[in-house]
Amino acid sequence: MTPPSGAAAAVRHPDAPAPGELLGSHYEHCFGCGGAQAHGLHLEVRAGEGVDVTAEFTVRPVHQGAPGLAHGGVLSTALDETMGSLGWLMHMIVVTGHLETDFVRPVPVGTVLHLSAAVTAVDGRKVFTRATGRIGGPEGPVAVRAEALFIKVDVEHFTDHGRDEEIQAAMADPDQVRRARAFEVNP
Ligand SMILES: CCCCCCCCCCCCCC(=O)SCCNC(=O)CCNC(=O)[C@H](O)C(C)(C)COP(=O)(O)OP(=O)(O)OC[C@H]1O[C@@H](n2cnc3c(N)ncnc32)[C@H](O)[C@@H]1OP(=O)(O)O
Repeated sequence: MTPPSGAAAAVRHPDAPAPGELLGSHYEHCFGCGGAQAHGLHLEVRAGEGVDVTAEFTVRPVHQGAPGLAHGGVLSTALDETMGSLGWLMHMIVVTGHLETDFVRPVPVGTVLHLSAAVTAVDGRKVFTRATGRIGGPEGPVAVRAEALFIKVDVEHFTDHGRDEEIQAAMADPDQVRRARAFEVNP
């Protein structure tokens, strides 16, 4: 997960959401950020000053692994979604290629996980990212941390591979199409 020596610093797109602004869900049925997913994480991600974001995730009983504790895969998903949303600040659509998670402390049900993520480097289509999840407040102890490699893709990644009925529904939704195409109009 070490970026190559020729990798560049991430560049914030001039039309990126202002610092503090909510990014909004990229797809209402996304398990990470979609409002239409009853058991989803309902992450609300906020733009930072640079190519960085913050988010909060409240662990609910539907997210348990062991009794009273968050499932590790769910925590990885929260980190993944938070890091994936960094693409919006660069006007790139990215998907996860590789994700590594350290589980440092158990996370009880009812906890608010305070997430932060940033891009560490960009090398062509490869976007290197890092994230932490803290408990007890935004400055509390780290409970989970991750590094991930995201790969830039085009809208065709989804239209070529996604199940037809969901793709048709997404393409029929003008807001969804506008969001996806914004990245192609303003590359
Ligand atoms: C309607 C539209 C709505 C849009 C909504 C927005 C949705 C956002 C969703 C966000 C949801 C949240 C997030 C989610 O959950 S995203 C969902 C989970 N992720 C996926 O489903 C991705 C599945 N994988 C793929 O589709 C392909 O493998 C991709 C596209 C990733 C690359 O295949 P592609 O054929 O395109 O490219 P390439 O193979 O030439 O690779 C390119 C470079 O990358 C390097 N590399 C690749 N993989 C790895 C790896 N594992 N470790 C290390 N390196 C890796 C590779 O060596 C090469 O490097 P270099 O040789 O150039 O140096």
